[in-house]
Amino acid sequence: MGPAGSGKSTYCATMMTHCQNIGRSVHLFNLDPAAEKFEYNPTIDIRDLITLEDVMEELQYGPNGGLIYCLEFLLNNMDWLEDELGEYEDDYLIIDCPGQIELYTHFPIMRRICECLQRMHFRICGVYLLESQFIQDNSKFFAGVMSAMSAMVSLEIPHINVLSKMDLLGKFKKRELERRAQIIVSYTCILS
Ligand SMILES: Nc1nc2c(ncn2[C@@H]2O[C@H](COP(=O)(O)OP(=O)(O)OP(=O)(O)O)[C@@H](O)[C@H]2O)c(=O)[nH]1
Repeated sequence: MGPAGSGKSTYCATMMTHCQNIGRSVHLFNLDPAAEKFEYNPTIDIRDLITLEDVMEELQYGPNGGLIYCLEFLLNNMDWLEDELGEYEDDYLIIDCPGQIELYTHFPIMRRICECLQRMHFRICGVYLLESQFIQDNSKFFAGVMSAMSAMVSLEIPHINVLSKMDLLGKFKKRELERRAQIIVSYTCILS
């Protein structure tokens, strides 16, 4: 999870490579009906069920309303997902989620998808990506921390925050960020 462009697909691809290197049986599940390309082809893909492009064209929805429609459509067709997941119930799944933050913080959609997966006996862990460059600015730092916490509280699953794009920071900025990261950890611990 994480805002648009925070590095979710890159993180998923890196984790796929890592898991394959250490011999884990792992698959990519694309949950973004608007996704265009992937480094690894997804084994399970919501676009096989519904695409944002079709919804926008046929129902005249905008991109945000269209995305909500697609995920609600998935929730109403969970037997499709159950069939798709059937073969992989003993494997690791990495789920690449859409970047619209309101899906985690405002609407119960992602929570309901998590609950469905839990009913299928999957054990879920949320990974929330925050772009390290964004949180150097005070207001963006608090906005990022709050959105990560909001996702954690609303999904009620084990939650890990990851700062992405650290390679773009210089030495001084990295040190400053470490100090701020401590604050994120403290807030997260207080709330959990
Ligand atoms: N330098 C650097 N660039 C990165 C890193 N992770 C991702 N990027 C770049 O950031 C851009 C966005 O990365 P994505 O992985 O597509 O981000 P995303 O969160 O999946 O984006 P959406 O699907 O649009 O929400 C791409 O150009 C990546 O190459 C990183 O760790 N370092």
